Amino acid sequence: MVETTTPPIIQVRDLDNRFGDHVVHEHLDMDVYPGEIVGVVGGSGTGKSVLLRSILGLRPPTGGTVRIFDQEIGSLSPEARSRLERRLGVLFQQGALFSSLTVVENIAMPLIEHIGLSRTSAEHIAAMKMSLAGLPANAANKYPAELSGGMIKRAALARALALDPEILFLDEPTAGLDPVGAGDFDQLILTLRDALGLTVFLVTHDLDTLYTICDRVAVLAQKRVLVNDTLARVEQVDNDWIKEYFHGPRGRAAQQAQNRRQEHC
Ligand SMILES: Nc1ncnc2c1ncn2[C@@H]1O[C@H](COP(=O)(O)OP(=O)(O)OP(=O)(O)O)[C@@H](O)[C@H]1O
Repeated sequence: MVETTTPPIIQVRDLDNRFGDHVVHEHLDMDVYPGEIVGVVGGSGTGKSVLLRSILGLRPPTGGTVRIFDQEIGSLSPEARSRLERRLGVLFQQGALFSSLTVVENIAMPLIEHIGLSRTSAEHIAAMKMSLAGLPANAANKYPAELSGGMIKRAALARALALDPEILFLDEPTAGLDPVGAGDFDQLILTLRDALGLTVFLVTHDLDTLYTICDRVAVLAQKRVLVNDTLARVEQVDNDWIKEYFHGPRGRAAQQAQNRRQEHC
Protein backbone atom coordinates (compact mmCIF):
# COMPACT_ATOMS: atom_id res chain seq x y z
CA MET A 1 0.00 0.00 0.00
CA VAL A 2 0.98 3.65 -0.11
CA GLU A 3 4.04 4.40 1.99
CA THR A 4 4.76 8.04 1.38
CA THR A 5 7.68 8.04 3.83
CA THR A 6 9.66 5.91 1.36
CA PRO A 7 11.38 7.62 -1.60
CA PRO A 8 9.40 7.68 -4.85
CA ILE A 9 10.06 4.94 -7.38
CA ILE A 10 9.15 7.41 -10.16
CA GLN A 11 9.92 11.09 -9.75
CA VAL A 12 8.96 13.60 -12.44
CA ARG A 13 10.19 17.16 -11.98
CA ASP A 14 9.44 20.35 -13.88
CA LEU A 15 8.43 18.41 -16.99
CA ASP A 16 7.67 20.42 -20.13
CA ASN A 17 6.26 18.92 -23.32
CA ARG A 18 5.52 21.01 -26.41
CA PHE A 19 4.63 20.21 -29.98
CA GLY A 20 5.50 23.40 -31.87
CA ASP A 21 3.43 26.13 -30.20
CA HIS A 22 1.20 23.62 -28.46
CA VAL A 23 2.18 23.35 -24.81
CA VAL A 24 0.96 20.06 -23.36
CA HIS A 25 2.86 20.01 -20.05
CA GLU A 26 4.42 22.89 -18.18
CA HIS A 27 6.30 22.54 -14.86
CA LEU A 28 4.65 19.16 -14.26
CA ASP A 29 5.70 17.31 -11.08
CA MET A 30 4.61 13.82 -10.12
CA ASP A 31 5.74 11.15 -7.64
CA VAL A 32 4.81 7.47 -7.65
CA TYR A 33 5.63 5.35 -4.60
CA PRO A 34 6.63 1.67 -4.50
CA GLY A 35 3.74 -0.76 -4.34
CA GLU A 36 0.96 1.67 -5.11
CA ILE A 37 -1.55 1.69 -7.93
CA VAL A 38 -1.81 5.22 -9.32
CA GLY A 39 -4.55 6.11 -11.77
CA VAL A 40 -3.83 9.02 -14.11
CA VAL A 41 -6.96 10.80 -15.35
CA GLY A 42 -7.77 14.02 -17.15
CA GLY A 43 -9.79 15.39 -20.03
CA SER A 44 -9.05 14.33 -23.57
CA GLY A 45 -5.82 15.88 -24.81
CA THR A 46 -4.49 16.82 -21.36
CA GLY A 47 -1.40 14.74 -22.07
CA LYS A 48 -1.86 11.45 -20.21
CA SER A 49 -0.32 9.36 -22.98
CA VAL A 50 2.44 11.92 -23.57
CA LEU A 51 3.26 11.75 -19.84
CA LEU A 52 3.37 7.95 -19.98
CA ARG A 53 5.66 8.07 -23.02
CA SER A 54 7.92 10.66 -21.38
CA ILE A 55 8.27 8.54 -18.25
CA LEU A 56 9.11 5.49 -20.36
CA GLY A 57 11.70 7.50 -22.28
CA LEU A 58 9.86 6.94 -25.57
CA ARG A 59 9.50 10.68 -26.02
CA PRO A 60 12.29 12.94 -24.77
CA PRO A 61 10.56 15.82 -22.95
CA THR A 62 11.11 19.42 -23.97
CA GLY A 63 12.36 20.09 -20.44
CA GLY A 64 12.55 18.64 -16.94
CA THR A 65 13.66 15.31 -15.55
CA VAL A 66 12.28 11.83 -15.01
CA ARG A 67 13.92 9.57 -12.45
CA ILE A 68 12.99 5.91 -12.13
CA PHE A 69 14.62 3.76 -9.43
CA ASP A 70 16.56 6.95 -8.63
CA GLN A 71 18.18 7.01 -12.09
CA GLU A 72 17.61 9.91 -14.44
CA ILE A 73 16.51 8.25 -17.65
CA GLY A 74 17.67 11.06 -19.93
CA SER A 75 21.29 10.66 -18.87
CA LEU A 76 21.72 6.87 -18.95
CA SER A 77 24.09 5.03 -21.27
CA PRO A 78 22.34 2.71 -23.75
CA GLU A 79 23.36 -0.31 -21.64
CA ALA A 80 22.07 1.21 -18.38
CA ARG A 81 18.90 2.27 -20.16
CA SER A 82 18.37 -1.26 -21.44
CA ARG A 83 18.87 -2.67 -17.91
CA LEU A 84 16.34 -0.19 -16.56
CA GLU A 85 13.81 -0.97 -19.29
CA ARG A 86 13.89 -4.64 -18.32
CA ARG A 87 12.49 -3.62 -14.93
CA LEU A 88 9.44 -1.99 -16.57
CA GLY A 89 6.43 -3.74 -18.09
CA VAL A 90 4.18 -1.88 -20.49
CA LEU A 91 0.68 -2.64 -21.72
CA PHE A 92 -0.22 -0.32 -24.59
CA GLN A 93 -3.80 0.58 -25.34
CA GLN A 94 -4.27 -1.67 -28.37
CA GLY A 95 -2.18 -4.50 -26.91
CA ALA A 96 0.51 -4.05 -29.57
CA LEU A 97 0.90 -7.78 -30.11
CA PHE A 98 2.65 -8.96 -33.27
CA SER A 99 -0.12 -10.24 -35.51
CA SER A 100 2.14 -12.79 -37.25
CA LEU A 101 3.15 -14.46 -33.98
CA THR A 102 1.08 -16.74 -31.76
CA VAL A 103 0.25 -15.74 -28.20
CA VAL A 104 3.04 -17.85 -26.72
CA GLU A 105 5.54 -16.53 -29.28
CA ASN A 106 4.54 -12.95 -28.49
CA ILE A 107 5.09 -13.49 -24.77
CA ALA A 108 8.34 -15.41 -25.30
CA MET A 109 9.83 -12.72 -27.52
CA PRO A 110 11.15 -10.38 -24.77
CA LEU A 111 12.71 -13.37 -23.00
CA ILE A 112 14.58 -14.35 -26.17
CA GLU A 113 15.51 -10.80 -27.18
CA HIS A 114 16.45 -9.31 -23.82
CA ILE A 115 17.90 -12.21 -21.88
CA GLY A 116 18.84 -14.61 -24.66
CA LEU A 117 16.80 -17.60 -23.51
CA SER A 118 16.38 -20.51 -25.90
CA ARG A 119 13.03 -20.67 -27.61
CA THR A 120 12.03 -23.76 -25.58
CA SER A 121 12.87 -22.14 -22.22
CA ALA A 122 11.25 -18.86 -23.23
CA GLU A 123 8.03 -20.58 -24.26
CA HIS A 124 8.02 -22.58 -21.02
CA ILE A 125 8.16 -19.32 -19.02
CA ALA A 126 5.65 -17.72 -21.41
CA ALA A 127 3.17 -20.48 -20.55
CA MET A 128 3.52 -19.58 -16.86
CA LYS A 129 2.96 -15.90 -17.62
CA MET A 130 -0.17 -16.83 -19.59
CA SER A 131 -1.52 -18.60 -16.55
CA LEU A 132 -0.63 -15.61 -14.33
CA ALA A 133 -2.61 -13.35 -16.67
CA GLY A 134 -5.60 -15.72 -16.58
CA LEU A 135 -5.30 -17.08 -20.11
CA PRO A 136 -6.26 -20.70 -20.80
CA ALA A 137 -3.46 -22.97 -22.04
CA ASN A 138 -5.28 -23.52 -25.34
CA ALA A 139 -4.78 -19.84 -26.23
CA ALA A 140 -1.02 -20.44 -26.60
CA ASN A 141 -1.05 -21.28 -30.29
CA LYS A 142 -3.71 -18.81 -31.34
CA TYR A 143 -2.93 -15.65 -33.31
CA PRO A 144 -4.07 -12.24 -31.98
CA ALA A 145 -6.77 -12.03 -34.66
CA GLU A 146 -8.36 -15.17 -33.18
CA LEU A 147 -8.68 -13.68 -29.67
CA SER A 148 -11.46 -11.70 -28.01
CA GLY A 149 -10.70 -8.16 -26.81
CA GLY A 150 -10.36 -9.39 -23.23
CA MET A 151 -7.97 -12.16 -24.23
CA ILE A 152 -5.83 -9.71 -26.23
CA LYS A 153 -5.51 -7.56 -23.10
CA ARG A 154 -4.52 -10.61 -21.05
CA ALA A 155 -1.99 -11.75 -23.66
CA ALA A 156 -0.49 -8.25 -23.75
CA LEU A 157 -0.41 -8.24 -19.96
CA ALA A 158 1.35 -11.62 -19.94
CA ARG A 159 3.95 -10.19 -22.32
CA ALA A 160 4.34 -7.10 -20.12
CA LEU A 161 5.03 -9.46 -17.19
CA ALA A 162 7.50 -11.62 -19.13
CA LEU A 163 10.65 -10.08 -17.65
CA ASP A 164 9.30 -9.90 -14.06
CA PRO A 165 9.01 -6.10 -14.05
CA GLU A 166 8.88 -4.04 -10.87
CA ILE A 167 6.70 -1.31 -12.38
CA LEU A 168 3.76 -1.99 -14.68
CA PHE A 169 2.52 0.77 -16.99
CA LEU A 170 -0.98 0.34 -18.35
CA ASP A 171 -2.54 2.64 -20.97
CA GLU A 172 -6.34 2.40 -20.81
CA PRO A 173 -6.30 -1.26 -19.72
CA THR A 174 -10.09 -1.67 -19.64
CA ALA A 175 -10.92 0.36 -22.77
CA GLY A 176 -13.07 -1.65 -25.14
CA LEU A 177 -13.97 -4.32 -22.57
CA ASP A 178 -17.54 -4.97 -21.46
CA PRO A 179 -18.27 -4.09 -17.79
CA VAL A 180 -17.82 -7.67 -16.56
CA GLY A 181 -14.58 -8.12 -18.49
CA ALA A 182 -13.35 -4.74 -17.27
CA GLY A 183 -14.17 -5.64 -13.66
CA ASP A 184 -12.33 -8.97 -14.00
CA PHE A 185 -9.31 -7.21 -15.47
CA ASP A 186 -9.28 -4.69 -12.59
CA GLN A 187 -9.29 -7.54 -10.10
CA LEU A 188 -6.46 -9.24 -11.97
CA ILE A 189 -4.32 -6.09 -11.74
CA LEU A 190 -5.06 -5.83 -8.02
CA THR A 191 -4.19 -9.49 -7.45
CA LEU A 192 -0.95 -9.17 -9.41
CA ARG A 193 0.06 -6.05 -7.50
CA ASP A 194 -0.56 -7.82 -4.19
CA ALA A 195 1.08 -11.10 -5.23
CA LEU A 196 4.09 -9.70 -7.06
CA GLY A 197 4.60 -6.44 -5.18
CA LEU A 198 4.28 -4.42 -8.37
CA THR A 199 3.95 -0.68 -8.63
CA VAL A 200 1.25 0.18 -11.17
CA PHE A 201 0.96 3.40 -13.20
CA LEU A 202 -2.25 3.34 -15.17
CA VAL A 203 -3.84 5.83 -17.51
CA THR A 204 -7.60 5.42 -17.54
CA HIS A 205 -10.99 6.97 -18.22
CA ASP A 206 -12.67 4.15 -16.31
CA LEU A 207 -14.24 5.45 -13.09
CA ASP A 208 -14.87 1.92 -11.83
CA THR A 209 -11.13 1.20 -12.09
CA LEU A 210 -10.36 4.31 -10.05
CA TYR A 211 -12.85 3.44 -7.33
CA THR A 212 -11.99 -0.27 -7.24
CA ILE A 213 -8.22 -0.56 -7.38
CA CYS A 214 -6.38 2.78 -7.27
CA ASP A 215 -4.58 3.88 -4.12
CA ARG A 216 -4.11 7.34 -5.51
CA VAL A 217 -5.43 9.33 -8.42
CA ALA A 218 -3.42 11.94 -10.34
CA VAL A 219 -5.51 14.48 -12.22
CA LEU A 220 -3.95 16.17 -15.25
CA ALA A 221 -5.33 19.66 -15.82
CA GLN A 222 -3.89 23.07 -16.61
CA LYS A 223 -0.80 21.43 -18.18
CA ARG A 224 0.28 19.78 -14.92
CA VAL A 225 -0.71 17.29 -12.24
CA LEU A 226 -3.32 19.34 -10.44
CA VAL A 227 -3.69 16.85 -7.58
CA ASN A 228 -2.24 13.41 -6.83
CA ASP A 229 -3.93 11.97 -3.78
CA THR A 230 -6.46 9.49 -2.46
CA LEU A 231 -9.76 9.47 -4.28
CA ALA A 232 -11.55 10.86 -1.21
CA ARG A 233 -9.28 13.92 -1.25
CA VAL A 234 -9.29 14.32 -5.04
CA GLU A 235 -13.10 14.38 -5.05
CA GLN A 236 -13.03 17.43 -2.76
CA VAL A 237 -10.82 19.56 -5.02
CA ASP A 238 -12.54 22.67 -6.32
CA ASN A 239 -12.01 22.28 -10.08
CA ASP A 240 -14.65 22.23 -12.81
CA TRP A 241 -13.37 19.11 -14.54
CA ILE A 242 -13.05 17.19 -11.25
CA LYS A 243 -16.58 18.20 -10.22
CA GLU A 244 -18.06 17.14 -13.53
CA TYR A 245 -16.07 13.91 -13.70
CA PHE A 246 -16.42 12.63 -10.14
CA HIS A 247 -19.75 14.15 -9.18
CA GLY A 248 -21.57 13.69 -12.51
CA PRO A 249 -23.92 10.73 -13.08
CA ARG A 250 -21.16 8.28 -14.07
CA GLY A 251 -18.98 9.26 -11.12
CA ARG A 252 -21.86 8.85 -8.70
CA ALA A 253 -22.74 5.45 -10.19
CA ALA A 254 -19.13 4.23 -9.85
CA GLN A 255 -18.99 5.47 -6.27
CA GLN A 256 -22.28 3.77 -5.37
CA ALA A 257 -21.12 0.51 -6.98
CA GLN A 258 -17.95 0.62 -4.89
CA ASN A 259 -19.97 1.31 -1.73
CA ARG A 260 -22.12 -1.74 -2.48
CA ARG A 261 -19.00 -3.88 -3.06
CA GLN A 262 -17.56 -2.76 0.28
CA GLU A 263 -20.83 -3.52 2.09
CA HIS A 264 -20.70 -7.08 0.75
CA CYS A 265 -17.09 -7.63 1.89
N1 LIG B 1 3.44 13.26 -31.88
C1 LIG B 1 2.65 14.32 -31.67
N2 LIG B 1 2.72 15.40 -32.46
C2 LIG B 1 1.94 16.49 -32.23
N3 LIG B 1 1.06 16.58 -31.22
C3 LIG B 1 0.95 15.52 -30.40
C4 LIG B 1 1.74 14.34 -30.58
N4 LIG B 1 1.42 13.45 -29.60
C5 LIG B 1 0.47 14.05 -28.85
N5 LIG B 1 0.20 15.27 -29.33
C6 LIG B 1 -0.77 16.21 -28.76
O1 LIG B 1 -0.56 16.30 -27.37
C7 LIG B 1 -1.80 16.45 -26.70
C8 LIG B 1 -1.89 15.39 -25.61
O2 LIG B 1 -2.02 14.12 -26.24
P1 LIG B 1 -2.27 12.79 -25.40
O3 LIG B 1 -2.44 11.69 -26.39
O4 LIG B 1 -1.20 12.62 -24.38
O5 LIG B 1 -3.64 13.13 -24.68
P2 LIG B 1 -4.48 12.20 -23.70
O6 LIG B 1 -4.67 12.97 -22.43
O7 LIG B 1 -3.82 10.87 -23.57
O8 LIG B 1 -5.84 12.14 -24.52
P3 LIG B 1 -6.97 11.02 -24.63
O9 LIG B 1 -7.61 10.92 -23.29
O10 LIG B 1 -7.89 11.57 -25.66
O11 LIG B 1 -6.30 9.72 -25.05
C9 LIG B 1 -2.91 16.34 -27.75
O12 LIG B 1 -3.34 17.64 -28.06
C10 LIG B 1 -2.20 15.70 -28.92
O13 LIG B 1 -2.76 16.14 -30.13
